[in-house]
Amino acid sequence: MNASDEEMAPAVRSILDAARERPGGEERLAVDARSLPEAFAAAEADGRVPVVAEVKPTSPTTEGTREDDPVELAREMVEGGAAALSVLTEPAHFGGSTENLSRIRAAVDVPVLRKDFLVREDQLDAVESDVVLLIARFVGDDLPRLLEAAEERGFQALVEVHGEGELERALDAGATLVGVNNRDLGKLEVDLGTFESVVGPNRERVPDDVTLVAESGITTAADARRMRDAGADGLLVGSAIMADGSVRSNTETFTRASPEGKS
Ligand SMILES: O=P(O)(O)OC[C@@H](O)[C@@H](O)c1c[nH]c2ccccc12
Repeated sequence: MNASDEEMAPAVRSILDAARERPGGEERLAVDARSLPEAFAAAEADGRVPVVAEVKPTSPTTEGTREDDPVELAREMVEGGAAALSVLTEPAHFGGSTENLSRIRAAVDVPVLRKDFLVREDQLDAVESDVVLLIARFVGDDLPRLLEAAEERGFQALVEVHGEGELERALDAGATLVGVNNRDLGKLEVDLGTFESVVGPNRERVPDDVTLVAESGITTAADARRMRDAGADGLLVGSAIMADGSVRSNTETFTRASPEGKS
């Protein structure tokens, strides 16, 4: 399925190998999902930048592990104005778990994205969430089938893309939530110009009812404004929120990143 495996950073290849081995769920799930677009609209109406704050204890590109109780971190993110949460469930490389996700989803009322590397339909059934992630590069030609399988179960699916070709494939498959990852999974390098260059020339092609999320590498309020100016409906922020200090005030840096000139 993946002719491009050899172009990936070793860490990413190891993540993908582990993902292919990961078991699925026993039974087909039927979820009653909280709407991500509605949560974004509610944040906007309240004067907040729509932010998906990510509970990511560690990652291949961060040093150390944040040991705090994930449920406590999640609550602080919501207090900081996060419109939604993203929770890593990948155990080996990100310190996540499906239990973390279930506990967090029970403790908050915002939509929760399951951040994992799903490659097979039965893996959708491992745990309930509101949104699942489908990474265009990893699922390849299975994207339309997995998108349909996710929606049949009641999930919303965030389709992650990194280039114009993948954006086109996501839209052709009928994705209504599209994330543009500023981190190149080949090299693990971040470039905020990615969102601009993928979305910019294609603004006309993206239907109004598609929600665009800028993912990765957003570390300052200025970065947040830059992504909003480039057309991001929402921002997915992990490391900068999980960094040292108060997760609540780290989250506020982004939810309060109003356009220049306004307070
Ligand atoms: O920590 P950052 O740079 O703010 O990035 C968050 C998020 O975009 C990143 O964790 C991510 C984007 N796509 C993924 C796929 C799997 C795991 C993690 C990710």
